[in-house]
Amino acid sequence: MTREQFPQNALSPEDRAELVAQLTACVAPARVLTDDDALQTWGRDWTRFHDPAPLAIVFPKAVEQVQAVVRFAREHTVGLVPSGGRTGLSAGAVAVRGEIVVSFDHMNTISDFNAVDRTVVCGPGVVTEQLQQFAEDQGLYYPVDFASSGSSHVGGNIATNAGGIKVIRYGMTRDWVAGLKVVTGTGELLEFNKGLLKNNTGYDLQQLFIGGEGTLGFIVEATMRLTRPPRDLTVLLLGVPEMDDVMKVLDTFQNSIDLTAFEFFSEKALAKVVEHAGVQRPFETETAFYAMLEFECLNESIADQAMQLFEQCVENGWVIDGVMSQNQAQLANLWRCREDISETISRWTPYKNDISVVVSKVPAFLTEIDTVVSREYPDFEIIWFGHIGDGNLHLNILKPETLPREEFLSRCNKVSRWVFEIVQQYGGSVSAEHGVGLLKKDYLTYTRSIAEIELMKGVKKVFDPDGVMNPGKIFDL
Ligand SMILES: O=C(O)CC[C@@H](O)C(=O)O
Ligand SMILES: [Zn+2]
Repeated sequence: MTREQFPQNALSPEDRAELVAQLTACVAPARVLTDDDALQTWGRDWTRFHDPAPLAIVFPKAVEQVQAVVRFAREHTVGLVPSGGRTGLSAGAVAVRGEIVVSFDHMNTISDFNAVDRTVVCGPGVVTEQLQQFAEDQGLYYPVDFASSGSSHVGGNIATNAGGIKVIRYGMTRDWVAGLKVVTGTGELLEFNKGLLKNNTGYDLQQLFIGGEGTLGFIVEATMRLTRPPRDLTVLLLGVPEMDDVMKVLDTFQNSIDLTAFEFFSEKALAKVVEHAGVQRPFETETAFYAMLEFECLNESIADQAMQLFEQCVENGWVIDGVMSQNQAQLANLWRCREDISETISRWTPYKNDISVVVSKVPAFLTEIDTVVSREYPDFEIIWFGHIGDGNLHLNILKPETLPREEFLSRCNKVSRWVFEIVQQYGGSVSAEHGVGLLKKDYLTYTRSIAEIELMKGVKKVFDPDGVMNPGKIFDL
């Protein structure tokens, strides 16, 4: 038995009860739950390939309580799993072996807005939409956005460096973090960067915690940047018969107009949201793929330019139909075609790949991967969509209803190796924005070298010498 294995689920019921009683006393007055419903709810994220088995769920309200939980975990050799909005897709917030789940649901206040610096301080449990709304109320904008922004937490977004649909213009969550307070695996509270725009004073430790998946420490406060809101956002949705041509459309528009989004999805993806989410088909013509662009339509001349570019794409045979939003309601409806895909297909327990390459390599990369998956999964439905303007593709394989979960998973895992060999050849990433968690850790070497992984393990030991912080995520020690 190694320290990393944290065998709390092997304890006798009496010993578990005793441990929970000690935990409750230690974190008081924070709430502690151990009923089965709570363990199942807070013990997992949106992934469905692991059975949650946490010891207990703790709801700290203050930094000192988070520190108390960490000290308790060290003393009793229990793992800790951080839990935000639980919308993760790589099992980064799943507790599978008797860990204590630390839920940030009660640390959700927004404070200290500074209009000059355009910064605001958030508890880790602030919901993304709450921050977006706060920014809007101040006449500003928080630009990191995705379908799960109504549930996901700022702390989780930072811990996974969440991306979403506006990365092409605004970057990832990392770009919006001005300062962080974290509790490390020793229980120490560290404060990074303090909102500074310029701070060249050695290693930028804050960056290690952004995308660190809670393996070095837990985020207990974040200072977030805001910006000016975009004006007159307009969406153009285009029917593109050939995948290769999607990138030609991107080139054509990007050279003339600053885009706030460039997304794509397949007809199979659209058909699902039309049938199951009640989304209206954008136009009659069905094409194998759709490109979705968004831009600020600040004046008539930008609108005219967009129309000219659209016609140019039609003349070149890349696009055969399209629609441009004329108002906010149409904009929102068109976005649903893209944003509703992930939730709609979740009923088929999809096996997810979230892969990326540099934008110039997307067409060749996509063709190679599609050849492999079409050959290997003749009996499975394959759904393509994603942030193609960032080189980030979401490849979802849907589980046939009657196929047992384990069998489906093992077939997908086998094919994943071939997919990831292609990712490696192209110098791509096996997880562009969803993180590694439990789901992708066996594939880390396709993107990160052995030397890098060893260095990451070394960094983990510095901040979390006993390995209590989100054990078994990203890599095993
Ligand atoms: O479900 C997926 O594979 C992707 C989810 C999310 O990253 C999206 O882009 O909609
Ligand atoms: Zn995505």
